[in-house]
Amino acid sequence: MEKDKYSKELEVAVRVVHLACALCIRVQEGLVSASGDHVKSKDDDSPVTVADWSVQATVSWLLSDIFGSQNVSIVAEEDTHAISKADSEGFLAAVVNTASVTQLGAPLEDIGYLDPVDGTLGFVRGDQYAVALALIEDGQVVLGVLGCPNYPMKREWLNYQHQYSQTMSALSLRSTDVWEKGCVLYARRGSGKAWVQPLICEDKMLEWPNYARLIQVSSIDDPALATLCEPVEKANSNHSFTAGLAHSVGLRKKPLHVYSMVKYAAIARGDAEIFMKFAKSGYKEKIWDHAAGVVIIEEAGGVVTDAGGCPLDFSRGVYLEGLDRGIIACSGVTLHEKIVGAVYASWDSSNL
Ligand SMILES: Nc1ncnc2c1ncn2[C@@H]1O[C@H](COP(=O)(O)OS(=O)(=O)O)[C@@H](OP(=O)(O)O)[C@H]1O
Ligand SMILES: [Mg+2]
Repeated sequence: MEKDKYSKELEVAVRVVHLACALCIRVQEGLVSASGDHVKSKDDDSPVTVADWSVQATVSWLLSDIFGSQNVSIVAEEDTHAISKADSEGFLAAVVNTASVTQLGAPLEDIGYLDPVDGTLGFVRGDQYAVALALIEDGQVVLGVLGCPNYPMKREWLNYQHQYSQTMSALSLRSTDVWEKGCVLYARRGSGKAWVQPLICEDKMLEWPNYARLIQVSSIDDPALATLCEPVEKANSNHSFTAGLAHSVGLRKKPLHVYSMVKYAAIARGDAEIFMKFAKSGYKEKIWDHAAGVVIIEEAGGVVTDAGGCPLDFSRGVYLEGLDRGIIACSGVTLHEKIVGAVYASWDSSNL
């Protein structure tokens, strides 16, 4: 890809994700301290909140405003029709009406894909979640931006599984260090570089590309030293199958259960070495749940494939069509080959 191609788009996307994160932080603080009907259920019974729709609307509106609505198409996760029916008045309706979201069925070239709040379960539980924005050109993810508002630069935070907000408030952290808050990761395909920035603080403007640091995957290739992260919910990924794989390749550490694409961020930042997801047979992975994370890991030096070792196919619509069994992301080829080999060795006896 030519050197500066998409540099303007990347800058805008990063700024927009910073804003979206600021919005999510406000909503999450409200959710954690209050009860009420802020959380609704989607058709598949997974939760959706005002943050999902507001981020979707804000991102779509900002991108159309900057690039012109003819030049930008956004396919976003949430079905705005659902909320129009459910909440025909007030703020939510206003949010929906301002969104210029192209829903499923849009043309597939040069499209921005948005997961406004990935890991909504983590979000409503006061834990990890991500805002994910990716640009796909001719079936290739060319830009990826991942906002991780609860993932500060210190790796230890990943370990406070399920208790992020409780731990934060118990410690009553009032640090002025920007790196103590969350982060935004981003990468452009072919640059060989991936970056992290601290989340902008309340009243500060983002001086592009202030504070950005290069990130790289971990150099650990000994399974005994490697850390695996996987989805929290057993319904989303088969924990006993991944435990068997982990055992057979010689992983020793307890796996980290982390909500959302923060798992991709952890691999790209070098805080963990392996991410695996084996959804139930019949579940079709959606591209916005992976696109941004894949390009960021790859540009940071890692490998992401399906369980057969093939690259994920972003060219066939909103689903990762043809995905072989599951997703495996690793910091390097040595670990990756071992895991893919272990899948081949154990699949037939796994009853999956
Ligand atoms: N049944 C099933 N199997 C596999 N995956 C599913 C399933 N249902 C939903 N999803 C998608 O998984 C996204 C959440 O993935 P996570 O890795 O965050 O899972 S977990 O909450 O940590 O268990 C989640 O993303 P969000 O809806 O953005 O939260 C879904 O797109
Ligand atoms: Mg998602």
